Amino acid sequence: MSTLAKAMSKFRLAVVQLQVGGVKADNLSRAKRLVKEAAGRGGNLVLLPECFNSPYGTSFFSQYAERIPGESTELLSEAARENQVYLVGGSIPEEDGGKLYNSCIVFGPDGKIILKHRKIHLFDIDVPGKIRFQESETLSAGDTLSMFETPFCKVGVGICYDIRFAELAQLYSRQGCQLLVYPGAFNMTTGPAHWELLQRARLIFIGGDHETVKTPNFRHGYMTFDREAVDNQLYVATASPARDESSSYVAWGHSTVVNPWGEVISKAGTEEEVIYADIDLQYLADVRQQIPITAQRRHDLYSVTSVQRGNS
Ligand SMILES: O=C(O)CCC(=O)C(=O)O
Repeated sequence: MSTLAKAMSKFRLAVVQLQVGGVKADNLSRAKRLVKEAAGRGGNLVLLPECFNSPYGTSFFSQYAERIPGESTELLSEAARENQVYLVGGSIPEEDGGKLYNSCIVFGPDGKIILKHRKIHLFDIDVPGKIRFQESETLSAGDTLSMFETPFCKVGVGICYDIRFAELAQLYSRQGCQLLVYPGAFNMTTGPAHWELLQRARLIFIGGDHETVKTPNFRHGYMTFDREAVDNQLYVATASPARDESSSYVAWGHSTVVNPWGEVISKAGTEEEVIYADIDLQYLADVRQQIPITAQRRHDLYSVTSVQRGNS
């Protein structure tokens, strides 16, 4: 392995557990300050939480929504450029064509937008006596999977509820992602029950094989993935807002990073803080070699397919 490749096989992920309040300007300036702090402590890739510029709730989305580019993405672009980091900008309510989306924008170290992921699974749940939330009352769902390349590894992006859908992580894995990032905002009911569990579960996806899988893409018909990559175990990171007991939606907090062995390697408490994790791609390769499920898959017995919609 060349020195450069070796150097690239490790990088530092910084997860910002931001205190999000009702004043957008405060959320933005706090986010900018913490991205700087994260970079100053060696973060190469920085992750912000879901809805980092706005309180989380259907009654807030239209009030805080922005077009892209807009105030929040301009600020994130600057923060990425000034600090020379890859910045996964949590998510913001986005307005486009009369519709609202929950969108995550990713910036390169030059400040340019390299990706926009619109949450593809809207958070519509009803747990009697505990929590009812219907994002679809105000938001529309995105229709694309979202991955981006860095000099370190390929990264797959989902937003919060997206983490519950194993198929998404599976497809990311098949496309060669070694890190999955989920800006999120679980709550006081589903947080303790499922937040860490889902994150740890996401890394045991069955990865590359030698078939072709087609997945719906409402904008472009559907995407065809060539499953060349032999990826299984992954690093998975989640970023939550800090807990605020006085807000209408109380976030669980506990932003977390899990390694490919299923161990939690970094975890926040409930307050605002930045947590760090050193991502070691050699370790990831070792785990994949030790438990070689990719090569052991029984293609003769099962395969994963997706429902096809749109044009072929
Ligand atoms: O899946 C959950 O329990 C929480 C999801 C959520 O809060 C969200 O999608 O914003």
